[in-house]
Amino acid sequence: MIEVTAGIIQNASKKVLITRRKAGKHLAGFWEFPGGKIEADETPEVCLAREIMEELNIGISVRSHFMDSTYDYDTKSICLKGYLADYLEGDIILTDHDQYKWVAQSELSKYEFAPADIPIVKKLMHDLELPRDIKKLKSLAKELL
Ligand SMILES: Nc1nc2c([nH]c(=O)n2[C@H]2C[C@H](O)[C@@H](COP(=O)(O)OP(=O)(O)OP(=O)(O)O)O2)c(=O)[nH]1
Ligand SMILES: [Mg+2]
Repeated sequence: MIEVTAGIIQNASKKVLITRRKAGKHLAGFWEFPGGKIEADETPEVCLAREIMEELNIGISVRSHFMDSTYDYDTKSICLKGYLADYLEGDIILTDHDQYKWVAQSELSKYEFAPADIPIVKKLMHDLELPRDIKKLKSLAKELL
């Protein structure tokens, strides 16, 4: 099982950074949360900050673990470790990707993500709906009282 970190990186306006894997790479053309393989003796947090600087030239601050998603591809199994992070500094320079986008969390489902990312995208969209559900419950409770 290959352990891979993936950053759900948010900017000041709460948009999330997604990147498209370039031609020649495994899963070329699919969108992903940028990151990469964890090296020996490296924590996921250190790995993610290193990968994001190497691949995108930007500084981030890793906030917290979001969720893991395991997936068996034909040639390998990966454990994708999703972490929430904040964008800090730098202009994006692409090396492993041919496109990047800052998107609202509610728009994530419009993009074709790598299969291992789908559960993470689903959870992000679901979490977004929670506050609305709570509002609905509150107004229902008021009606009943
Ligand atoms: N970084 C990243 N990789 C993902 C995601 N979803 C997904 O299936 N993968 C797969 C693609 C690769 O087969 C595997 C490793 O990711 P990677 O290619 O970014 O690894 P890396 O940066 O260390 O790159 P390399 O040295 O292998 O070229 O994980 C994702 O959201 N982010
Ligand atoms: Mg990578």
